[in-house]
This record gives sequence, C-alpha cells and structure tokens, in this order.
Amino acid sequence: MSHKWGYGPNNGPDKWEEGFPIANGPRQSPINIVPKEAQFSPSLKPLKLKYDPSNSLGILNNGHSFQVDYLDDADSSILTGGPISGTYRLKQFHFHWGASDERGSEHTINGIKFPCELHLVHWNTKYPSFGEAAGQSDGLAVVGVLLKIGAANPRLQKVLDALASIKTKGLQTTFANFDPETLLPASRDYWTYDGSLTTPPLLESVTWIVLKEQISVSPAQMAMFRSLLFSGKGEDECCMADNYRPPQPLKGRQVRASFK
Ligand SMILES: CCCSc1c(F)c(F)c(S(=O)(=O)NC)c(F)c1F
Ligand SMILES: [Zn+2]
Repeated sequence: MSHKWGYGPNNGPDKWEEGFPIANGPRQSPINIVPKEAQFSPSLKPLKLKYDPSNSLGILNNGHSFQVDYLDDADSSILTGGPISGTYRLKQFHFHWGASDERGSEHTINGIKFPCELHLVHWNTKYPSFGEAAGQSDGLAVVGVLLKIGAANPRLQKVLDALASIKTKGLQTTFANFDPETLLPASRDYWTYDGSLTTPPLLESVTWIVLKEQISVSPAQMAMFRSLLFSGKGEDECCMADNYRPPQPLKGRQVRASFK
C-alpha cells in the first residue's frame, strides 16, 4: 500500500496487510466476543483505575479518530489489577464509530455491532516510554467500552462539545481537567484476551480489557462524532466515520471473563 492507511476502499483494513503484514498475525484485534465461550477465571483481579483529571492535556483530530492525551510522566493516572501485573499509565483515549447506528464498534458481542467504542490506552511502566512499551508483548493495556443507542449521555458531552474546535485533521485544542473514569459504566466486569493495536502498525502488544456493561449514547450525540472530518483544512471534505477494523480470527486464543 503505497499511500497512507485509512478506512477507505483503497487504503482500508483489507489493504493494511500490504504495508503491515502482522495484520495476519496470531493475536490481532478486535475480535468477536462470545460470552458463552469465555472462561470465568477466578484468579482475575478487580480492575483498579485511578485517574487524575489534571493530567488531561488536549484533544486532537489525528486524521483517523480524535484522541484526548494525558500527561504520563508519573504514576498519577494509572491502571492496575485486572489481568495485568504492575502499573500501566494512561496515555490517551479515543473512539471508533460508524456512519450509521448499526455499526461502528471494533469488538462485537455474539456478532452484534455497536455504534461506537471507547478505547483507553495505557502503557506498562516496566518500559521507559510509551513508544518502547508499544513494541512489547505486555507493553499496552487498552480498556474498551461499548456504546449503545439510548438516552443522551451527559458524561460524553464535554468531549463532544470540543469537537467543533477540531473538525479537520491536525487541529487540536486544550482539554483540561477531564476525568475519563466518568465515561465508564458502573460495573467493572470485563472480558480479557491478548491482542493488538486495531490500527497500523497493528502491534501485538495489547492486553485487551473489554467491559461487559455498555454506556449510552443518543443518536444526536452520534451525529456529533460524525461531524468530524478525516480530511485536513482546504482538502476535499471526507466525513470521519466507519473508522473501525472488523473482528479478526481468534486463532486459538482464550477469552477470559472476570465474572460468572
Ligand atoms: C502508535 C499508537 C499510538 S496510541 C494508540 C492509538 F492512537 C490507537 F488508535 C490505538 S487503537 O489500536 O486504535 N485502539 C486500541 C492504540 F492501541 C494506540 F495505542
Ligand atoms: Zn482504538
């Protein structure tokens, strides 16, 4: 693939293997989660998330999604417990969504697609940096939260209201004092499996932690996600939507559940 990866017909997920052969690797993400085939593992610990809202830095349209970046120079916004050992620092969170409400999530549950999926990306502090960690099999831990259509979710609104300032690729603005824990559902029950980034470079360095409980999003709020553009200022406008990779082969991996 001679040009930049994306989600279009000429540079989308089916073409990524041309530039990133790991796309056909043994632990690719996302996957379809079949709850009845997940093994309850009593040794799995409760998830512990401790985020400091003052660590939030800014919000950026990166041309594939938008992300909220966090200061990660100390153990102030961290993930511990769950399926991981040690301490993982929050690097950023971002979303994947569809052009319409019947698709958009990356993980599916019994083949069901959701309109949107939130990813909170953390890196293992046994490595000196995010970049180093991203290349290690135990380097990253991503908490995934599925969004389902329902009542408007007031906890999303501060994020959605900021999108008007980052409509085109490369735009960013400050985004201070945001606690991403407010985006999470009440239950911390989760499924976990060994996987990868779901975007190039598709590195197989992610311990996935997909929460069982969804959070709500309204159709009007979904329209705000879709107000963003993949394209930069002055370029032909291309609506940012369908920025999701479909489920990948499980290849013998076990999905474990923290709950019965
Ligand atoms: C070089 C990575 C930059 S950080 C990042 C990201 F930007 C991203 F989009 C995903 S994802 O694969 O799309 N979702 C889990 C990640 F995992 C990440 F770690
Ligand atoms: Zn993601």
